[in-house]
Amino acid sequence: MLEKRDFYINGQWVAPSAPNDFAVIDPSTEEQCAVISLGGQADTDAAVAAARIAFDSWSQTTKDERTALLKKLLEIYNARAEEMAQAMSMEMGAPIDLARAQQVGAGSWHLEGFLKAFDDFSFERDFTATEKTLLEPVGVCALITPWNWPMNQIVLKAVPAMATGCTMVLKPSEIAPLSGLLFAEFVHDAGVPPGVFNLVNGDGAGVGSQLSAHPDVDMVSFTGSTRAGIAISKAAADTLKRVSLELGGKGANIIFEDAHPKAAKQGAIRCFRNTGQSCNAPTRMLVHSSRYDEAVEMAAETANATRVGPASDEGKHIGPLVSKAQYDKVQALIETGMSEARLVAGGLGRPDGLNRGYYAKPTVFADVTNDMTIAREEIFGPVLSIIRFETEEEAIAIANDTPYGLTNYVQTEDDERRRRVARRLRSGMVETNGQGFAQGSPFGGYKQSGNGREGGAYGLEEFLEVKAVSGWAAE
Ligand SMILES: NC(=O)c1ccc[n+]([C@@H]2O[C@H](COP(=O)([O-])OP(=O)(O)OC[C@H]3O[C@@H](n4cnc5c(N)ncnc54)[C@H](O)[C@@H]3O)[C@@H](O)[C@H]2O)c1
Repeated sequence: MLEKRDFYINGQWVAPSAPNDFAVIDPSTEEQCAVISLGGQADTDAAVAAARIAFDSWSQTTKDERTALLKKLLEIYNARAEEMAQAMSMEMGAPIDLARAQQVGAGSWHLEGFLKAFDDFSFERDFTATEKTLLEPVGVCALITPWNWPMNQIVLKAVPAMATGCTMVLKPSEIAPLSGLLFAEFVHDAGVPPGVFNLVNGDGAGVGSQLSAHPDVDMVSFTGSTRAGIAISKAAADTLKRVSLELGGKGANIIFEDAHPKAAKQGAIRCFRNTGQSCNAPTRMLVHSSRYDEAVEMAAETANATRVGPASDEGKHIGPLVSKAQYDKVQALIETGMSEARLVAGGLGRPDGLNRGYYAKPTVFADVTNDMTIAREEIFGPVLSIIRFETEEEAIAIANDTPYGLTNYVQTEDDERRRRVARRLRSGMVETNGQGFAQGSPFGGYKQSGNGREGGAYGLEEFLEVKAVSGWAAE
């Protein structure tokens, strides 16, 4: 079992101020795989103080100096990719091939994307012939991240914070903390100066709340549930710190009559990816009545053909849910779904042959209406809800009838309709016809899916203040 009790503060691994062990559970086996510590106020204060002291000099470093360190970080990240894949696979149950290609891959993809955007980024812009606009680092940032795409989230925050000259305290999810600890080693080995990057493990009620309310923290960048996003915003209000939020979602995938023949299959696969534990999962499949029966059948077949198994197995199966709490929540929502809608695949309990580990059955509900609990709540498991529609207007109305607004999906061969519908969907992202987003594309939500944008140039701007200076040049 791994012993990872120390925190990374001011360039050193330090013991917590008071012992407070926390077990990390491997969701594939339900066995403890590591022990970490949950920090307290003294640890939070020490990390924030280190970041505050380091800010003076780090914020004055040049773009070239910071670029060189980030390139070094990318080199180390790539060289130690396998260790990172193993850590994430064990802590949150991503099957090892998915962990290598997508969980680790997302980190390097975003790091490269930031380096490209940073190359073109100007921190001093001419406003008029005599007036300059300066973009300056916001200060000490608290980075609070979830367990579902651990490295994706950490890179999307720590890298732009470093690039823009901010200093930071990262609090990774206590449920999946091993990848964050490894990332801290990479940052250290890249030669990032002491105090620029600090890591304190802890839970939401402890270190999470302490960082959110801390008078010496200038900004909180948070990814996680809408519930925690609201709590953080309230805790941050007394000090009026900037709060950037990436929260939950309940994405609609609109399949029109002229969609690709395999659109329902692709949609179901996408919903089940990462065991449904993605904020941008297309969990509501809206299908035109002319394709409805075929889509229900195809989605059910896809669910039945989706293999579920341990994260350490190679292959394209899906892994367990991350924790007992998540398993219980998903089971309860499947039970609710069975009382509301028509179950066409999956259902309660573990898949056959698996009696230990937090495995859920890939599940499909048909005849769902948008007022049902399973259409409104973010389930965060491999559960798909299929809703019938007749007209384009109706599809748009259903898609937008949710408190969330992260990613929606449109499937149609009609170019005009694709653009028209994309414009009317109230979400930060609209993916059409399975076309993936480009590197550095802005990631973020409308409504209760948050207010931040991550990745590329938009992601750099999140960490900057804007200063207007008159008389920069003589008239
Ligand atoms: N929009 C996005 O970019 C995005 C990406 C990934 C995950 N998510 C969302 O994350 C959620 C799943 O992650 P989770 O279960 O880890 O979420 P969570 O909100 O429970 O926890 C996320 C992080 O916040 C911390 N936290 C919890 N309560 C807190 C509080 N009151 N104050 C400060 N910190 C607190 C946790 O310790 C953890 O580090 C889902 O709702 C998912 O949609 C969103």
